[in-house]
Amino acid sequence: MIGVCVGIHRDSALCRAKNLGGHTMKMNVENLNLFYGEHQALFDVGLEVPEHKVVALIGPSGCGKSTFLRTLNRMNDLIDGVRVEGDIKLDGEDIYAPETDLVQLRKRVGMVFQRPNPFPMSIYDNVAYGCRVHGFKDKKKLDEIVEKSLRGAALWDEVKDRLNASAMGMSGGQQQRLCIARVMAVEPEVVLMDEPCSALDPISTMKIEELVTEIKKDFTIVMVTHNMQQAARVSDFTAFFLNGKLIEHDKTDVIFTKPHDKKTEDYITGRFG
Ligand SMILES: Nc1ncnc2c1ncn2[C@@H]1O[C@H](COP(=O)(O)OP(=O)(O)OP(=O)(O)O)[C@@H](O)[C@H]1O
Repeated sequence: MIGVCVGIHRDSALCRAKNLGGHTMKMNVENLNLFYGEHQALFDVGLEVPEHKVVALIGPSGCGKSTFLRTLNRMNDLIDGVRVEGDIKLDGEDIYAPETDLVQLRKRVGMVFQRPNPFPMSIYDNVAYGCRVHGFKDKKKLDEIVEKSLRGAALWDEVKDRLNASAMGMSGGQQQRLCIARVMAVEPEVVLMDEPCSALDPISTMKIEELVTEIKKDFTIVMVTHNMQQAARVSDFTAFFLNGKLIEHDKTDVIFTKPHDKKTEDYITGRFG
């Protein structure tokens, strides 16, 4: 459990992860086991997350995708009775080290949930929220951040004339893009997405998929999806989970055209799940 260096320092050259197979690894997970009380939900999972790529997590319901995703910014810590064993590194640093600052970690590794969860406040305040929490007060700078984030989330043109209107009056698809803008505003390095399109119509889904493809130049993305076509369309790498185990992890085209494991093939061809 000992990282390359202590604490979470964003730009430390010493802490940069190794460049493996032509990709710089943003996160490295090794020998990860997770228990909800007596129930083991993840078994010896090892996965590398390359920088500026999209990694899709697929697998049947209950196989541990969301549980795994939540280990990457320690969201499981909020659940009573959870025990985590193993190594998870961000830029080579152990995020489970006792001295890890969780607020700082979750700023660096942001999360977008299944259902859009805007705060009951204005569109502007939703996007500015995280910056204010982190002590940002300069109004002019905040205006710039809000505009940049809304543009980045492909929402600016739709909302620029009603920034002070309540976010609760937006469509579901707009709310989800707002939640993405809210995460982007604090400039995370990794964005975790837990089935971000499952509550959306096909057009909103397409917009989120385009957005994911666009923003990966700035962020590293790990996304849970039940939608196989979506994984094939937006991800560079795909990880297939079954019964809490990572069965296979490879380039997305390999997983979908010539998987190594029969269980992966059975799942992606719809034989189970
Ligand atoms: N808060 C919790 N407390 C206890 N057990 C949990 C909790 N969350 C998940 N589990 C259990 O852990 C296992 C993995 O669940 P998880 O939600 O991670 O799977 P999933 O692949 O994301 O499923 P889905 O696709 O249906 O969302 C399941 O057996 C589930 O019942």
